[in-house]
Amino acid sequence: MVYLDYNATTPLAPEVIDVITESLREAWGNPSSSHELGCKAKEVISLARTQVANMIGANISDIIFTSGGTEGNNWILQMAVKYYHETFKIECIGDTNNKTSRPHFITSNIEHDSIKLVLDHFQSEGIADVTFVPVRTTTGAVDVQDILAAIRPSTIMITVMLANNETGVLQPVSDICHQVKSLKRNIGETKRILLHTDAAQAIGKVSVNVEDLGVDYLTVVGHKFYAPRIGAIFAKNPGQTSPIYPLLFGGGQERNFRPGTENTPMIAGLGKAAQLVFDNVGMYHSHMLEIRNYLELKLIENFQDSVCFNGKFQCSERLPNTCNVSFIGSKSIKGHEILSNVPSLQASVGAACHAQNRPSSILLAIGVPEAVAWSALRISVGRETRKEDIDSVIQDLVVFFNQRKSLV
Ligand SMILES: O=C(O)CC[SeH]
Repeated sequence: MVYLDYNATTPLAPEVIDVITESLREAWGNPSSSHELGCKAKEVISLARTQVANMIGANISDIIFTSGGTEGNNWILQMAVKYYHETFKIECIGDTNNKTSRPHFITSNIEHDSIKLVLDHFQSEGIADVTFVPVRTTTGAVDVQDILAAIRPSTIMITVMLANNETGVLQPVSDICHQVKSLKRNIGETKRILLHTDAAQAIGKVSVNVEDLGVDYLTVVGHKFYAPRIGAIFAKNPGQTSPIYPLLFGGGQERNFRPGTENTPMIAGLGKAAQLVFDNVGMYHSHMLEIRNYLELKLIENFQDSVCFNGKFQCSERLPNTCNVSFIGSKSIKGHEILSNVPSLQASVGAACHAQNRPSSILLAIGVPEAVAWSALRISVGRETRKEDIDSVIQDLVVFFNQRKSLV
């Protein structure tokens, strides 16, 4: 069996397991307790916060631990709604349907569901207006000018993922942020447009630096970079530069921003994984790029024009580990049928959290024809993937398709 679904989730790095185990044994005290065991737990958390901050070029105080990406994304979007109502009072005299009484969000049409469905909910509940800017089918990415053109007087947040989980295409988040920050806002318009990116798929594969990006918020998702299933948000100078409003209320942990007795061992694991990324992301990038490119070379060598790659654009950058490929040579073969018949290939047809028996909405969004999207596989390699693994999978795919040909 060859695991090639690292965009869905990654195993814990051995060093991460060791740190978690040690923390379970030695740092089980309540971090809020003032005795030795509590202090030990607090130290572990403090180190992890530093490691996560260093990984993304943030200040230690900008990092707030969460349960994962979904919580982080939901929280950040909710904060923008609250910030709007706290700071942008519109006199809607008598007209309760006045659009400017609601905040406006701008995002792409290829976001993860923990962004998309929250904004859908805001829209259907009348909480906010949303513009889903379609990505360009020539790049697989949103165009900065299209994002800027969608800005309204009531725009309160722009959120665009840093890299797409199915195509791997990197999005122009830095350009968006720097251009938005240079805009002059007028009277009757929101004074500030908050900027967020979901960095789930990018961290650990490419270099991620919050200052280079220019974001106010960023979502960190541990289980995409060999950490446990826990996460964090970056909020720039929370409560001062970036608004921060708690979603939860309780015992005061995380400076009251995100209360709840801390999950010390998982936080320790997140920190260690962040340290590994900080130390090695260049090496990880090079290795995954070599293996992914080898995979695509072997697919072409063995299947020629019976395969086509989705999300591979001359003018767009892709994550180094992601390959989205459609098998167009065989009549009406579906991606999930390939996976069912080639059990050695542990990959997916798209996001793990999406149904696997339908064409990917992401591929359709970037202009892939439905028939081609039906036969797509999302293959994502990892730090340990070797060329021998690729050779083994290619061989199994060749056997499957040869057998299928003989049956037709
Ligand atoms: O499989 C993916 O792309 C994300 C699942 Se959270």
